[in-house]
Amino acid sequence: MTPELDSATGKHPRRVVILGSTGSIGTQALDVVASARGLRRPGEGDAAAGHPPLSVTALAAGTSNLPVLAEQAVRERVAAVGTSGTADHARQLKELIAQRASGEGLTGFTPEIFHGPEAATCVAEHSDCDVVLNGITGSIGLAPTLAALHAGTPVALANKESLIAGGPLVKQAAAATGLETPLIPVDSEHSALAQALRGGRSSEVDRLILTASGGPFRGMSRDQLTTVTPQQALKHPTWDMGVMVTTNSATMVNKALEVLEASLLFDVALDRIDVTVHPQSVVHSMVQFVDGSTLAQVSPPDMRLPIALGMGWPHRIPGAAASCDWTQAAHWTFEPLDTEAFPAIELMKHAGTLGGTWPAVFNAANEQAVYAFHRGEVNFTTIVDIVAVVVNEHEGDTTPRLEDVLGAEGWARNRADQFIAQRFSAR
Ligand SMILES: NC(=O)C1=CN([C@@H]2O[C@H](COP(=O)(O)OP(=O)(O)OC[C@H]3O[C@@H](n4cnc5c(N)ncnc54)[C@H](OP(=O)(O)O)[C@@H]3O)[C@@H](O)[C@H]2O)C=CC1
Ligand SMILES: CC(=O)[C@@H](O)[C@H](O)COP(=O)(O)O
Ligand SMILES: [Mn+2]
Repeated sequence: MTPELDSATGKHPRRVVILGSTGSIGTQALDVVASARGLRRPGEGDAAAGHPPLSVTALAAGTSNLPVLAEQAVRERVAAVGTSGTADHARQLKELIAQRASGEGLTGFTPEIFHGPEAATCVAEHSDCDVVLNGITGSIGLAPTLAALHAGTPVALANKESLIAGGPLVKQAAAATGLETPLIPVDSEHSALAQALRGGRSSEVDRLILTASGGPFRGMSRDQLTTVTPQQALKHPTWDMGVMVTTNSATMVNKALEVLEASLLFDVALDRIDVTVHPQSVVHSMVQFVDGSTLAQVSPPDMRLPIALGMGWPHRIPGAAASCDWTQAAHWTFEPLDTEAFPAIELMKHAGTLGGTWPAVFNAANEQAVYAFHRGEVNFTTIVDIVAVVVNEHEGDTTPRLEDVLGAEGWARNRADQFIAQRFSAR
């Protein structure tokens, strides 16, 4: 179906599908869409700025926030909505949408509703859209990423786990689209790198430098880390994000995933990617070039900027986020990472060098360990210990098909769960 021309700009709106719409990335994406709408004045605004307006055609989420999902669906008048839940969840969602629509005096609004574990994949595959924003947490996001790419749709990728679990498969599917930019990074560091690399600078790259905030436990020794609590782990110093990515920031697993994500997205070998700790989270990452020059992307920590660029790529959306205030004094610091207290990045470089199913196993073991930490079953440092055991025991496959990746993940989750159960019963 061809989208209607936007009355303000005379252009076709960029049709966006948002997966994980009720989460931190998803709700901020919807904020960006709403404020881009508010920015436009008839006959100017978006058109004058040279970017198309955004419209949301479909949404998908889990089951934890069905009233929010229903409210989003009605507000955006989407054609389809997915929930990963049961037929019962789908009935609840339908009812909530009907109530909301009738409250707004909207008649005959009945978006298609998908449900079940494949719902987000169906939404990604079947929606008429120009870009799929994947803001699902965890490697469960892999299938929807592949589905969008197989349908020839570019993916604005926040779900870094898609690339970690299915690296070569995602890259193959991306290449097969024939699109110039089939994968648009939304992760702040990778968006920064993509911005610094715009204009065909790839051949001049010497190293990529990812910044890490250091998380809430920056400066602590491994000994001190053994007693930190889940509540402390969720107090990120600079970003307000979902539970998994916030915990991963605290262990540095987030940065470990991001190092491999950068290697895959930009075709730079793992040994040419460095991490520097930058507690202010204003410099989002840097590219060092062969002549000694370094380009950084700098902005206050606000995910709406990379989300907006992801949805609008290659166009910037005016007013997506605030810029730095250069009239105020500021200082930015950089310090080396304490690899003894935070061994996750070295471990990922090992798993990433092995390639194949090893990174998927790393991520799956980590997901199980993070859930166990939040249930109070293992302590903080055990999270990365579990990942190390599982990665080291893995007898992997270097050229996996999707079913091999899923099989390896299943094995890793079971092995991590066994380890967790042993640790828990030994206490
Ligand atoms: N938050 C951030 O600032 C950043 C996040 N990222 C990455 O973005 C991704 C999302 O993170 P974040 O937004 O923080 O996570 P949240 O936990 O806040 O949100 C996760 C979203 O995924 C939905 N979801 C869960 N399971 C399914 C499923 N099976 N099918 C469809 N949707 C599902 C949730 O729905 P429900 O509400 O129903 O549970 C929710 O909408 C992660 O990969 C993260 O690493 C990267 C950089 C920054
Ligand atoms: C905002 C974002 O991109 C997160 O992935 C962020 O990087 C987390 O901060 P850390 O640098 O603490 O991991
Ligand atoms: Mn990041």
